[in-house]
This record gives sequence, C-alpha cells and structure tokens, in this order.
Amino acid sequence: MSILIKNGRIITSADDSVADIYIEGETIVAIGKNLDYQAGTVIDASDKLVFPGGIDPHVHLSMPFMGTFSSDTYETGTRAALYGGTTTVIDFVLQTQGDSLKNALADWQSRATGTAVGDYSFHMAVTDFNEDIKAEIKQMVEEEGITSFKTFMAYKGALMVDDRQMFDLMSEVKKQGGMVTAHATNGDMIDLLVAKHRAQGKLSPLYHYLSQPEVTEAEASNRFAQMAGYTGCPAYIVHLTCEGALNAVRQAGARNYQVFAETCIQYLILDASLYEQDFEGAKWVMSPPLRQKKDQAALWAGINQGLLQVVATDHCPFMWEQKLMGKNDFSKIPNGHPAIENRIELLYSEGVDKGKISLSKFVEVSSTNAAKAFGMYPRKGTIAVGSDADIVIFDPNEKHTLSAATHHMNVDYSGYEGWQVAGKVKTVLLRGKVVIDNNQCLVQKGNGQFIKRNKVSNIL
Ligand SMILES: NC(=O)NCCC(=O)O
Ligand SMILES: [Zn+2]
Ligand SMILES: [Zn+2]
Repeated sequence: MSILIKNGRIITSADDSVADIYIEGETIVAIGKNLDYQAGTVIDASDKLVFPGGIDPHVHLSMPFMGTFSSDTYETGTRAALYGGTTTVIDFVLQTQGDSLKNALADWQSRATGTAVGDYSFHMAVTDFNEDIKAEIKQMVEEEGITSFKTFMAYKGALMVDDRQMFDLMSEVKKQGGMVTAHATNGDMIDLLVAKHRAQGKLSPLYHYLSQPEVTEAEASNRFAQMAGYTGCPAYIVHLTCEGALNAVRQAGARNYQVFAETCIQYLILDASLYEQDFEGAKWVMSPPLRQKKDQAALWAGINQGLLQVVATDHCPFMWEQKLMGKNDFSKIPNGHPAIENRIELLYSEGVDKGKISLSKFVEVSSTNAAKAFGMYPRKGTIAVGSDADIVIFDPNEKHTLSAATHHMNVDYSGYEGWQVAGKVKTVLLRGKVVIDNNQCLVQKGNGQFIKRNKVSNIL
C-alpha cells in the first residue's frame, strides 16, 4: 500500500515547508517538493497543515478508580483520540498494593490487546515498592519495553507511596535506565483538608478545590524534584497546574537536574471559577483541581520557556451518573474529566491561533517531546524518512463547535460544551493507513498496536 500526500504545509518541531510525503506500508519513505511516485492513493493537502500524529502520554482507559471504572474503554478511548488527531496514547497500569507488577500488567494487557483502535503504550504505576518489586523493574524495562514508572504522592490509603519508597524506587529506576513520574501533590495535607471540610459539612465540589490548595502541589513538586536531583534519576511531573509547582521545576533546572514536566490542556484554558456552580462543577472535579488565571499565564509562559515539555489530557472520563456518586460529598466524586479527543484542536485554537505559542512549539508539546521523553522517538513524534507514517492533516480555517452531541468519547457530557475551535482535524494516518477521513473512522478495534519503548537516555 502506498500513499502520496501532496502540497501540505508540513510542520515538525524543526521545519516548516510546503512539500509532499510519500508513504509505503507503515513508513515514510520520502519527503520533498514535487515528488514523482506512482502511489495507490493521492491525498491533496493544499492549504492544510500536516503534522505528526499527536501523542497523549497521560490517559486512563477502563481504569478502576474510586469505586468505579473510567468510562472510555481501549476501543472507545483510542478511537476518540484518533478523531482528535492523537495516534498514540500512554495509559497507566496500576499495581495493586501487595501484588506484583507482572500481574497488574497482565490485567491491563487483557483490556487493551485486540481492543485498541489507535496505538498505545503503558507506564507502570508502582503503588507499593519493596525488594520483590525492585526485582521486577529491570524486567519491565528490558523485556516489556515499559521504561517509565509512575508514582502517586497523593490518594492516601489507595495509591500513595511514601518518601522512602519513592527514594528507593528512583535509585533502582535510574540504574535500569528508566524514568520516574509523579502525581506530585501532598497526600497527607490533602487528606487532612478533606476531612476538615467534611466535618464542617462543606460538601459541594468547591471544597474539592479548596482541599488541594497550590501549596500542596508546590511542596510535593519540590520534594519530588529534589529527590530526583539527589538520586540522579530522570523525573517527570504529570499534570502540573500552578505557578508554585512550576517554580519547583525552574529551580531544579537551574541546578541541572533532569526534571521534566507536563501540563494538561484543561489547566491552560479553564479555571477554578467553574467550581462555583453547585453540583455542575463536578464535571471538572479532577486532581489537581483547576487553578487561577495567574496560573494559566504561568503555564503558557512555562511552555515557551521550555519548563513544560508536554501538553497531555489526563483523560479520565466518567458518565454523569458516575459523578453523581458524590452528589452529597465531594470526596466521593470520581476524579477526572474527558479531553482525549479535544486536546489538539483546543491547543491549536487557544495556543497557536491566539498567538500564545508557535506552530513548532505546538508540535513539540503535542507530540515530539512526549516521543522523546518516553523512548519512542524518532519512530513516533515526527515526520521524517523512516518514521511511522502517523500524520494529521488539519484545516486551520474550519471553525467548529465542541459538544457531547458530536464527540466520540464514551461520556455523556463535554467539559467544553459550546466551545468554538479555530481549526479541524480532517484526515489522520496511523502507520501508513488512513484511519480518519471525512468524520469517519475507517478501522476497527484491534487496529492499535502496543508500542514497546526504549530506555531513557539523553532525553529532550
Ligand atoms: N486526575 C484525575 O483527577 N484523575 C485521574 C487520576 C490521576 O491522574 O490522578
Ligand atoms: Zn494524577
Ligand atoms: Zn492521571
């Protein structure tokens, strides 16, 4: 099978030029002006942007959490991702405390294998670290191609690890050539604030926000970054939301520690005023919570300053019925919101179209940097000869409106209902196959492949 994409404006993190792309099988074979190949399919990309398939390294599909499961499966979630221009996602395998990493991996493999529509990989979330688990780290890196290890510094009593475990894990992961990532908020402080608000009968979604003030994130981010610096372990903070946490990353960088950070689209464009509307605010109950306008400004600046390398989603959708589990108590609202399908169009619209970031920065933070940080580059994350032909053809002028009525995520509301975006994902290729065209998904479940990842060395 061969495809020739003609006359698109090809944007990578390094280049911007109008040219053609020739694809054979799953791979990009040639890029240049006026390419003269006899292709099975020719796609005219005149007046369109052509950029690498998005990589969302923070999603939760069919995730068991807070007494329920996130509502997108590998099928619905990766298909919605493709509609939105994201061709590869990285989900989190969650170790059950007291059990092995191997068993957790088998559990997640059974959900994803033969089900995913788009490509996927796994981070391993270590929720309980001891000598037995230490022995499994090497096996994950060497045999399974899982090179990043997630930790939760919050969700006390469920997923949280203590500092001793974190410190020990970092030393081992460094030895094995991996990366430790963290949900960096102070679980003890949050636990106390939640208990205090509940005891006072303060039970609306607003108190979810007030139980996780900026200091809880700034403190944990700094602690995580300092431990990373001391152990020399490459480290990555997930879903960073605020100025205080960004300052911890800035300080770590000033000391040449390898500390990388991701924010998510919602923290760039939504703010905490959404919690001021009775239970409706449950749509945006996520951890960490939405912050203030001053934090949004800091995050956009952090992207441009290279302190934040990735814009992900932390896609973790729950049906409204599931959110209602916390109708009378904010601490029982399943945490998370849907965005896997909306990330690229929102980031283009609010970032590039509004002049906050350049097109090359857009490509870096939506695709290239995640591929580099998580050991998939240059197979993924760029448009280059030899790379997988994961390609988005995007119309920068086709305005449209986001809505639950038209999205493909398995969730019955949108966090962005009525939001007008400036451009539209038109055609998506995954490993040389047209998977989305003309608002249609052309592939079935089982099309997605598990992507084994390389060790983390000389990243970014
Ligand atoms: N973020 C969130 O609210 N839900 C998913 C789990 C996590 O990433 O902390
Ligand atoms: Zn988290
Ligand atoms: Zn998450």
